[in-house]
Amino acid sequence: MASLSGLCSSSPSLKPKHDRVVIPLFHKYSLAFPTRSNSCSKLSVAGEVSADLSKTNSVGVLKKAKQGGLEKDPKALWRRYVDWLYQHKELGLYLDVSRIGFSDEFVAEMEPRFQAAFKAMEDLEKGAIANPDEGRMVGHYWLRNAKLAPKPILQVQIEKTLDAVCKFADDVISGKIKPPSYPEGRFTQILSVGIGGSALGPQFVAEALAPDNPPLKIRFIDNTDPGGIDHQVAQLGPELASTLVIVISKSGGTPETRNGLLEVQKAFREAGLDFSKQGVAITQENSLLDNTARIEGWVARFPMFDWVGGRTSEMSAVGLLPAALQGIDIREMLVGASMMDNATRSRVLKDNPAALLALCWYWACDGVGSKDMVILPYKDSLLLFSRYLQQLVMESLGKEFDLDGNRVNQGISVYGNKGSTDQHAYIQQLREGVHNFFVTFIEVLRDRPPGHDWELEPGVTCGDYLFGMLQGTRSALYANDRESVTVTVQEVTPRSVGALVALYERAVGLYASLVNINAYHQPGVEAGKKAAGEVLALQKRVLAVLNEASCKEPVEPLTLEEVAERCHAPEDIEMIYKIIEHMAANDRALIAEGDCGSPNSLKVFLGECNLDELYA
Ligand SMILES: O=P(O)(O)OC[C@H]1O[C@](O)(CO)[C@@H](O)[C@@H]1O
Repeated sequence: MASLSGLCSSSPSLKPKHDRVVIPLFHKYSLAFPTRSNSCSKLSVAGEVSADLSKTNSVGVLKKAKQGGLEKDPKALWRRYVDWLYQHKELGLYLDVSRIGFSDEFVAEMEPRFQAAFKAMEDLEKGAIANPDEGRMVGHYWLRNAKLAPKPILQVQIEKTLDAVCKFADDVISGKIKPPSYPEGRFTQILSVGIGGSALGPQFVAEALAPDNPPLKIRFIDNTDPGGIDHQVAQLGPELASTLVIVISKSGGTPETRNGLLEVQKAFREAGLDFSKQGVAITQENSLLDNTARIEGWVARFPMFDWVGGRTSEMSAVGLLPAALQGIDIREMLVGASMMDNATRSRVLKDNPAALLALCWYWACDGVGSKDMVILPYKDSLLLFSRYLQQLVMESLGKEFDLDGNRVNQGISVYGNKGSTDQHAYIQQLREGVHNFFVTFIEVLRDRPPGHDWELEPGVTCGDYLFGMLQGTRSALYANDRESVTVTVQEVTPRSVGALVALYERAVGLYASLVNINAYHQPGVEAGKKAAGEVLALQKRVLAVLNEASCKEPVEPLTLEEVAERCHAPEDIEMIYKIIEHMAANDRALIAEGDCGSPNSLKVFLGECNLDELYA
């Protein structure tokens, strides 16, 4: 028998009661990840879909025009730049689509589809059931202009919540609401517990807009990773006593968020603190989280509305409360979003920046997601914009079926960090390697607050370099037929950030109409959640089976096959192996003998038998 020891014998609680040689289960064991082969399947799916879509004129035009290549004549390109440049005067926002090669013919062909998309968007804003699967309205646009809400009660709810958020934030910042163990002090930290749409917006906005010395600093627990949670709690140290914990979950039942809450509550208990005096919930009324917070008497509860999806919730209490507590002007964020909403209601394609973006996406991705969207903000504070957009775009557009039930496997992949940092990482491939992307540059004109700039060499500032890097990369990519869009804002302010969020929310909604999918559900995510629940249920059965065998005298070590048989799950033997591997690596009183490279040679039992459990 090969010697395996280590993992299983390392913890005192794992001490085998039997005199055996225990060997490390996973010695020389390395996890092999499957190589990425989905590019092939994506190609075939794209092939199928474009074959299907090519029956319509727009895609035929798209294919024909693409064969002609991109405009390279500088004068013609300048004309194209000027002709297509979109400007929102009040917001100081520009959108340049000249480096996407769509033709006038293609635009004309797309026009009827855009008119249909504008109509669908109008219906949605008027309160149509825009998410048919879930029978819900989709009302994130009402959050920044409550008067648009289709029922007066909704308007009242929106305004009441906004006032409550502002008042609560003022009271916390001023010290009127204070942590119980610091009666003279005030809250200094926020610990935000939430995942997906209940984290990404607040994370993006904190990074983009929080002042250097915010009234409350923010940290996030956005996973069920014990190491990550421990790290956040450890970093808070004694300031846990002055930490406001905001638990955010629309459904109020997301396992990762629940686990984060339980872990934080344990840390509070261990520190002798009363969690309820420092906890705040943002969730739907009567959810599990809402009921827990009400029964335990948490400091405050704020509603999430049924008609706001997680990934479009930044302008609800989800995004606004953490932002306000950091001293960010949330009413300005709402103004920026509302101004952008007005602009993106235009039915004239050239005057509607969201429609222009959707047009570019359609062109660049052949209407089937054949290219990835690389988001490159040239501004450190916008680093998390790509991560935020990743959920907004991919959870909205990544769908198996269209609204007519045809299998389409739609979506656009999104990634990116920031320039010019990424220039020293993967831009090499973008310039010369596989041509499977288009870029969105986000340009911020103002480098520093007025009066702070200086020339680090004659006539040139640090910000000029950043500008030069952006322009240089854009030109170099274009010269090699790599298309790009550029969004320009004057500064990163609450107003411009609100506008960017609104711009992309609308672009995603319009694009979804163009490709005929429901942007407002996420059925694929449910499959993973269900499967995770099944794994944990199987783990409990494995433990029960091992416990029974380990309570025998003498103890009965079991092969993986025997464990699987006794769990009545022979088809799950690989998962049982993975469960045992994970438990063995985590001091779970599990003893294994055999050769880790030959799973069939393994024999497993528990180091301690639990009679109570056996007879329960
Ligand atoms: O806010 P909740 O209900 O905890 O959900 C978190 C996230 O989980 C998802 O439902 C996907 O799993 C997202 O759409 C959502 O933003």
